[in-house]
Amino acid sequence: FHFDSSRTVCTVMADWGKCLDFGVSIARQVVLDAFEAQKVVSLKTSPADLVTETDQGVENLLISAIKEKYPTHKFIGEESVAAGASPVLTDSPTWIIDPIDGTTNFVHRFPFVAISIAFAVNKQTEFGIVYSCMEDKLYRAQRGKGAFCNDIPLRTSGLEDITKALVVTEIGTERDDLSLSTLTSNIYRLLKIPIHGIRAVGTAAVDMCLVASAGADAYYHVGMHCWDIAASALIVSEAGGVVHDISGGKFDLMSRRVIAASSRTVARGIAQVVEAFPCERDDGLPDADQAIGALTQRDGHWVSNDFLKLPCDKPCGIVIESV
Ligand SMILES: O=P([O-])([O-])O[C@@H]1[C@H](O)[C@H](O)[C@@H](O)[C@H](O)[C@H]1O
Ligand SMILES: [Mg+2]
Ligand SMILES: [Mg+2]
Repeated sequence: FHFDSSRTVCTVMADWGKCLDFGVSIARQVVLDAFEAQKVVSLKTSPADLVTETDQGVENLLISAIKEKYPTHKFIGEESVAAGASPVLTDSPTWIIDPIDGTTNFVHRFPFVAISIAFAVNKQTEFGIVYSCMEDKLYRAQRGKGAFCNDIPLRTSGLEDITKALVVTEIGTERDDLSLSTLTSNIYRLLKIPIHGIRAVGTAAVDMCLVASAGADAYYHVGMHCWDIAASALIVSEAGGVVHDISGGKFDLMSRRVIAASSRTVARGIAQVVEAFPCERDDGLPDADQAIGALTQRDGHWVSNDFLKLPCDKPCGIVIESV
């Protein structure tokens, strides 16, 4: 059974203007009101993976507003998943939500935070919005209908020559040796190409929108989640860019690996020098780079990737502290 995607999408699109006005404007106000305030911060999967009550509040607000209108639709929301919901993407109409992308920025009042909402049917993203709250920029795209920022059409830079590229990436939340050494050696190898520069804004969604709006020529990252980039991946491709797996292969929303670029040539240039560290997929399926029996070097020793997939022995629960 497949949903009649065009009918579902048409219905949702007809209401989308209202949803946007309602859900996003309230969510925006909640984020802006809380931005300057002192936050109660909890940790999730690592000491650098933060969450606040505002993340949870905005997600609840968006989900309950959408549920009222579409009670049968499914949700993959960052904070619902953190609370135990399953992040498996099915063919059902599904809203993929990151209530605050850039929570570390939000906690530190570094002024780049976004709300990211994508809508997928039959596992295909039909439309997406990224609202960059402090900049008051609303990026949006609908499949086959182009990408816009505050209603102005977007085009990537179209750059082909990687030596002239400004590349965006993220530091992410992993703090183990293998992830950190891969991250820093990737940056080293890119700078040695040489490229013009590397930036990290602190929100994957905005990073990708910068590629869509020609403020940057490429973005790559391993370790972000589907809710960070579902909307912005569509925004990049609708703005004329390309979106690939970190290896240069086909992009897979649930794989936690991405290159978004102004052109195929720039994407290929990045894929040739960057490496991925093992990263458990959002849907829990086996990672392409973690075939059974494969080995990875960690802390100077070769260990089985099966071992790497075991739950960590460090505390992964929620710890409350104030910032
Ligand atoms: O947690 P969050 O602030 O929604 O999302 C994070 C941001 O996108 C950050 O830029 C990226 O480096 C992390 O991997 C994401 O988890
Ligand atoms: Mg995020
Ligand atoms: Mg978030």
